[in-house]
Amino acid sequence: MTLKRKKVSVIGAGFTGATTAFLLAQKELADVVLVDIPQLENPTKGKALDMLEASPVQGFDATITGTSNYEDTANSDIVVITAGIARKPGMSRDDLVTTNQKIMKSVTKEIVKYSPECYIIVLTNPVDAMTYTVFKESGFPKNRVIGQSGVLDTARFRTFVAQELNLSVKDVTGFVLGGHGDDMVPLVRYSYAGGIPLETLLPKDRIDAIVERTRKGGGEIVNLLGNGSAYYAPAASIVEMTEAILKDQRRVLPSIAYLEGEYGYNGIYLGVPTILGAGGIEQIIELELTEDEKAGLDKSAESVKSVMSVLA
Ligand SMILES: NC(=O)C1=CN([C@@H]2O[C@H](COP(=O)(O)OP(=O)(O)OC[C@H]3O[C@@H](n4cnc5c(N)ncnc54)[C@H](O)[C@@H]3O)[C@@H](O)[C@H]2O)C=CC1
Ligand SMILES: O=C([O-])CC(=O)C(=O)O
Repeated sequence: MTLKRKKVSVIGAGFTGATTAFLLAQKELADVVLVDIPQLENPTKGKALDMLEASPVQGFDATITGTSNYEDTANSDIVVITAGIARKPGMSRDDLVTTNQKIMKSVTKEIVKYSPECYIIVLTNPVDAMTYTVFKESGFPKNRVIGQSGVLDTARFRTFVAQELNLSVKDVTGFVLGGHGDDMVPLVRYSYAGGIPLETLLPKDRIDAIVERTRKGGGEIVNLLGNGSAYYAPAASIVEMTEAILKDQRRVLPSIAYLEGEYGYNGIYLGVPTILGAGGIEQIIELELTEDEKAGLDKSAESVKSVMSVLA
């Protein structure tokens, strides 16, 4: 019997792509192929080789290949898209739409050509609209085209709650829904520390401050970095989603999913709770929302639709 290792290709070898590749290999989740544009082929090969040379020290068995040739991505189980431009201070994620849509279209063609059966996870911003673009361009079924925002946004929320309560992050859960913008909807009612509802542990003004900081979490890092956006927590979030699919874990994680009637929306990609397993998005979970929560989600969905309206 020959057991074959899984293969994950990461398109875009910048900050998020390289960090994702390294984490995937360190966790021995798959052999990794890191792809960037031909002009950056040598630096991409160099990053991949550098990571590979960490493997004896860290003790992981996984190959990491740098390339600009999509033939090397053939038969990937999962392809992660991080290619494109990132924002700088003073910009919104939506300012990236025109440039990144073109990049999504071109990379998706190559992905589909060489890995027609793969699952695609999109990170590139504005991620809700970019996931929609990849879905349309790929012609893949909706369960195989997934966007990442909610795992990251929820991780930020959990970090801030754990800091505030001086508790382990492991015991703090939460759920951030909606588009990956300042209108995202952290669902406080579904947030717990050690199973205890957050609303009984913190006063409303502290919770409100955490919700606001979560909404602006990406911008906080952009302003601190000065010349790019977050990559450690985004990469960790991609890896959690990838692992759920590769290991058929059926994790309950927020994903950007294509909605056909769920939560009252049709024909858009939006962050919602999902079950992630070997079938990609195996189910969308419809939570009961209060009027206020639904109004928040409606506002967020409107923001996503307005970005989608400029898609070519
Ligand atoms: N959804 C989310 O939660 C998050 C999304 N992002 C987004 O991810 C994207 C990437 O961010 P970073 O890695 O920090 O940017 P980066 O600038 O460090 O890397 C982007 C890479 O994409 C490459 N690229 C550009 N066009 C390409 C093409 N046609 N084919 C292959 N590679 C191509 C560039 O050469 C560059 O190496 C940005 O759009 C950013 O806004 C970043 C963090 C979180
Ligand atoms: O803020 C950005 O531009 C990058 C991103 O999506 C995040 O870190 O949440």
